[in-house]
Amino acid sequence: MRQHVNPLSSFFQLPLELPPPEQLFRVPDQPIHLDIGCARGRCLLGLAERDPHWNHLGVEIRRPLVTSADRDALASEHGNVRILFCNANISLEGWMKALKQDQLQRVSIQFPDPWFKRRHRKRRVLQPALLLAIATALQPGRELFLQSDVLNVIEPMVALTELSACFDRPVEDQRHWRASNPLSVPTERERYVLKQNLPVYRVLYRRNQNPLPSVSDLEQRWQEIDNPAEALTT
Ligand SMILES: C[S@@+](CC[C@H](N)C(=O)[O-])C[C@H]1O[C@@H](n2cnc3c(N)ncnc32)[C@H](O)[C@@H]1O
Repeated sequence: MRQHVNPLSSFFQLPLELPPPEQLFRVPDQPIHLDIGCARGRCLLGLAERDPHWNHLGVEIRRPLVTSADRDALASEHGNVRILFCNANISLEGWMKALKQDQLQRVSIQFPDPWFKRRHRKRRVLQPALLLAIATALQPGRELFLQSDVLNVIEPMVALTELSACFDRPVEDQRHWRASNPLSVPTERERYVLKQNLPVYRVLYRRNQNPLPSVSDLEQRWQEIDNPAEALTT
């Protein structure tokens, strides 16, 4: 099994300035789908072909994957997909802040790395600051899609998202776990898991109108939760 990259190591803590949409996409004003931790980017490359009226940005911390994924992205027919190297926890907030209002319309985090141990909590990709940066960039009604095959990974993500009170499940889909993927192209990990007949846990959220808590407030409440599965049932 591949080694995970430690996002807390000093190299990955250096902020990178990600290019604005004008430098990434042929038609920069189209709505953007951001996929965080996209690996080889096959899901985004497929979505870009199917949805030419969207722009698709993948970010990934493993540089060798980015090199080949972005080569394919640059060769894509519609000029509407790019894969960039960065630590999502360090370099995305500034990029999202600089976007035009309502330009970012969908964010996905799919099968993030399984950092199980509590002492590795800070290495997990969905941290309070990143969640709130996403919530700041998304207008009411816009989507956040989370999926994983590991309950111990998805439950803390769901617990954190619900603790923020910035997102609701769609009225028409209040199920705890969605049966299907709302995106029309599965990720590499998703294909692998489904082939083994293993379960996939999926949640679709929409940004609501609630004001954002402060990062420190959410951090503090998040630290107090020992068992995210319990937090979900209370
Ligand atoms: C298990 S893989 C899943 C890849 C893909 N989403 C899929 O479903 O096939 C998780 C990916 O997230 C990336 N990742 C983890 N932490 C990250 C971070 N802080 N910033 C960007 N990418 C990250 C990892 O390098 C890895 O490629």
